[in-house]
Amino acid sequence: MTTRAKICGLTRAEDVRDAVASGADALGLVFYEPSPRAVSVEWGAELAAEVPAFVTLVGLFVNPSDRFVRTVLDRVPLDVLQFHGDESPEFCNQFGRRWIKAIRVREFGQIERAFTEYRKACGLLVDAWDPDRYGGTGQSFNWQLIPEKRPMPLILAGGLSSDNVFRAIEQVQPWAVDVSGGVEEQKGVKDRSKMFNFMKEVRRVCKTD
Ligand SMILES: O=C(O)c1ccccc1N[C@@H]1O[C@H](COP(=O)(O)O)[C@@H](O)[C@H]1O
Repeated sequence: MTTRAKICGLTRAEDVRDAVASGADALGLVFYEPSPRAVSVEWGAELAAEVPAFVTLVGLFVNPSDRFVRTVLDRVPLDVLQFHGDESPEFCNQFGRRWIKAIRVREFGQIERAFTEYRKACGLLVDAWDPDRYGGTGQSFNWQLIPEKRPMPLILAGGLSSDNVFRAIEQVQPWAVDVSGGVEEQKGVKDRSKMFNFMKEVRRVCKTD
């Protein structure tokens, strides 16, 4: 089966173009001020203008106000919202837009519970737990915590790079993978060859299936 891939945390127009050229299915813009990858609403609109047809644009939020999400949606043509904080299902569901819920995994049973709680999501993203940060930590987690039975698409994130994504896909068999830090030369600045190598590895698994 083809595994989709999202490259997240893009902040420069050239990185958006390189991510598209690498074959990424989806691109992520971070609308979360404390992140080194955060973009303003205005800049997000500029970057969105670089995204061609059939590439999904995702907006990442962490505990935003509903007003902020609406402000972004007025200006930036996001296809999917990614909620990476402690948002309730009701909060995520109010924008008339498809959405992904991200959870930070640290114990057995957590993912199963999230499948039930966030059943209206179009995907569940599983990331590493960190006591101080909501995500984008570059850390991976114990993939054994991921159940085989999944009622919705599962997106694997957390510390992925071209070094481990082949193994990750083979072991977890996710619907999609999501990467940020593993394809950067420094925080917020993507590295063209790392993005290409990452996508090459993702496609390599698909060929061996
Ligand atoms: O990228 C960030 O700075 C960020 C901040 C807050 C929440 C999530 C964030 N990024 C997302 O985290 C995962 C894993 O990232 P990494 O590959 O381990 O660096 C991914 O979904 C990012 O989009």
